[in-house]
Amino acid sequence: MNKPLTAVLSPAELEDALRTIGHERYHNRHPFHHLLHGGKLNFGQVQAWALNRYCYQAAIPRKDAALISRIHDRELRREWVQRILDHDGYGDEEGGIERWLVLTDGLGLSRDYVISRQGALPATVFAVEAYVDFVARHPPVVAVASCLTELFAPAIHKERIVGLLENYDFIDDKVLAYFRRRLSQAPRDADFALDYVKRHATTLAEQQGVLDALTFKCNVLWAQLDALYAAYVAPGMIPPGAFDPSQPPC
Ligand SMILES: O=C(O)c1cc(C(=O)O)c2c(n1)C(=O)C(=O)c1cc(C(=O)O)[nH]c1-2
Repeated sequence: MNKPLTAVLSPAELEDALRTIGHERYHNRHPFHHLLHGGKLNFGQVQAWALNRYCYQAAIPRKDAALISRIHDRELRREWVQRILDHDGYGDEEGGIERWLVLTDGLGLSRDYVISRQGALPATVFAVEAYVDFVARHPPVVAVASCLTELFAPAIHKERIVGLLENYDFIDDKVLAYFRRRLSQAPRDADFALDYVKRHATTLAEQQGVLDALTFKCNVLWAQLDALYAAYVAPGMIPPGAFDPSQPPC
């Protein structure tokens, strides 16, 4: 975790400290992402990434619902509920989870198999459920801060769109709709959350809590990629029951 704070930070100093954590720990630095974006993975490895990442997508609206259940401020709930709608969809808006399934469809994975999470790595499930649990157990300002990894997401989404399109003949623009949509949603969400955290984390304990929340969240993302790397790159240790590209279930 982070070094203990010794004095209360100004809002600008708090933002700097948060950005430093992201700079040092965000998963854009992970070797698995370098392989993915650089075109160094094969079809089965990209399938494994999309299949496991579905678990993260599916957990996001659940963690946002958990957060909303802790919020007494009606204005904040009104703002936050948009995130659930963005992922689950509403009316004619299909939502982010559906757009993610368009990606896994394009990679030849059956929807039932993806949604069942049966082929997910154990560590993926542990990591994403730890995120839901973290948000359910911490005070709202700390829970809000855990989404601040999104400050750094637009850059990685842009890199991913370009990298996947350029490097893999099995990827086309249609299956990347998820990331294109996030290019406008993530900055809106991250700016709101950053402003909220800067205004509401005013004590030493609250500021320590939000810094630790961002570190925790970077670890949630990093651990998922460590697990993918160990199972599908090296040493290639696929856990029992997890998706095996050499024996596709569908
Ligand atoms: O592709 C990525 O690297 C990435 C990272 C993150 C993130 O930083 O947590 C999110 C997303 N994508 C994303 O698409 C998304 O909807 C999202 C929601 C959240 C959150 O914590 O509420 N993070 C992320």
